[in-house]
Amino acid sequence: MERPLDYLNNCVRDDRLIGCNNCQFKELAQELYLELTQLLTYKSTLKIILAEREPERFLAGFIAACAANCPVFLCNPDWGKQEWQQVFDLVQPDIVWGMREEDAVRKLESWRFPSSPNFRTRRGTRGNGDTRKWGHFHLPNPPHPPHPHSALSTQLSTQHSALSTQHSTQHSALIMIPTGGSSGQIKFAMHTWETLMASVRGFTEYFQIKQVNSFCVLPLYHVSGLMQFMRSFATGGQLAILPFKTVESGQIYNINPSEFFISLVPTQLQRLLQNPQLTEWLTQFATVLLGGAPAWSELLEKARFHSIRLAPTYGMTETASQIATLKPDDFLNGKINSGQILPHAQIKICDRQGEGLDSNQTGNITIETKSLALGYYPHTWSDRNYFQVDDLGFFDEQGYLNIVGRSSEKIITGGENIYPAEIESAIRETQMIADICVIGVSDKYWGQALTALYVPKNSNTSTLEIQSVLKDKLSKFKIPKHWIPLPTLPRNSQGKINRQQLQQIATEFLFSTND
Ligand SMILES: O=C(O)CCC(=O)c1ccccc1C(=O)O
Repeated sequence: MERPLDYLNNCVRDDRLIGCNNCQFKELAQELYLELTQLLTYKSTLKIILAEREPERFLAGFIAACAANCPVFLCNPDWGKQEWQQVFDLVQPDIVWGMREEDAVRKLESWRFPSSPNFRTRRGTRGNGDTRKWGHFHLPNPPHPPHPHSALSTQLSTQHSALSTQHSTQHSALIMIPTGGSSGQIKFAMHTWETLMASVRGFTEYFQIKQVNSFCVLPLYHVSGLMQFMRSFATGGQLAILPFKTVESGQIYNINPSEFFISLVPTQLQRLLQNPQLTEWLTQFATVLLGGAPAWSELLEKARFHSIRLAPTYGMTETASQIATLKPDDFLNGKINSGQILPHAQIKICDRQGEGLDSNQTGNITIETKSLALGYYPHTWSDRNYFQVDDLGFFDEQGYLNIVGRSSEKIITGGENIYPAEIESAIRETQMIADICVIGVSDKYWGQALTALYVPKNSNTSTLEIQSVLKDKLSKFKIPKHWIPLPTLPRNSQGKINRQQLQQIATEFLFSTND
């Protein structure tokens, strides 16, 4: 039983979504599904933008779209004007779920949606006509007028009884997951129900569990949040959903954390570890998955000190989340790396010529996985057997994956290769900064000059002090030449840093101070 609506119809337990109205979720999913099948009689495909804030509406829309085989684009309701414009231009949706009709119309008109200057919105086909409540609209009008109401309702009721027998064919609905927001350009990795399910199966086999209960504090439109839903939904487990801010304020559900997984990005873990009660709460979880951005050793050591059952992961939107994970027992026993490869994936480490490397030799990471996306919308990759990523890493003798850094972030200074992660980690360990990013700025003498952009912990911390602490830890050429204090560093909601923006800030700063 691997089809979206089957799961929904056959789910006997009504407490699967904690903090959500389960009945409303089911009803809404079926209602939206019927609405889609109805509209599909007028148009062969319907592209759906899903930007719902409420988890049950988001998930209902997601399931309905998958069940009706409609391409669905997961979107962040908080994107700014530039991002929305880019997304509307790329997608040219038929349906938008989650934006209030008036807002969407106002936004689109004011941005002069180029592909459809005269577009109009239309009320949905819900019987009560109350689309604002559901926040959805269709564009443009279907080519034929809708059936008279009586005919429509008979058709709906026949379809309703056939819900679980319909769509016995393989599900190929495209699920578009956004990625790459940190440098401005949004891309959608094209997944299918099958690629996401391959990731779920890899996960359950790796952790040797039948049911996955997840506590989700990450956005559902992001792969890290969506996959928590998929793992729970597909295995009949429970899913608790709460915004991270609510958890941080100490309002948490009364669940038994020892039966749950929770996924966090490093900045979230850092914040929870600043609060003794929440740290204690976190120690009770069966597994705390950590991913989304590189973690630093000080943070990992702090988590280990508090006996948090951490599982650092390696994966990306394109692979439908983690493909390598360090198990909590290994983590607590002192290992710091990305662990073993999940059974649905394989990783090869190659040199620049593409030759495979032995253990302990660092090279480029190539991924082969059943959970690989088909491409970036609207293009498919010609060869899905290999996915070359920007990361460099090696396997140790035990076959555990170690990520060294990003190939494109490599800095060459005075002929030496440096990866920012190592320097950033050493600077964090001084405990004199609140945040740090190291980049290379072009320099006549060094080729690239190592530059630290940092948020001071105290206003009286001097960079000389930091540098003198670093002298005992790093070789001279690894100590940044330039130090630029900033009030905050540009990070996205996943904690990923916008290096491009920092590059610009650094260039302007160094130029203006004539350093
Ligand atoms: O960086 C990405 O895009 C994927 C990150 C991700 O999925 C994730 C993020 C935090 C915790 C767990 C996971 C995971 O792989 O399940």
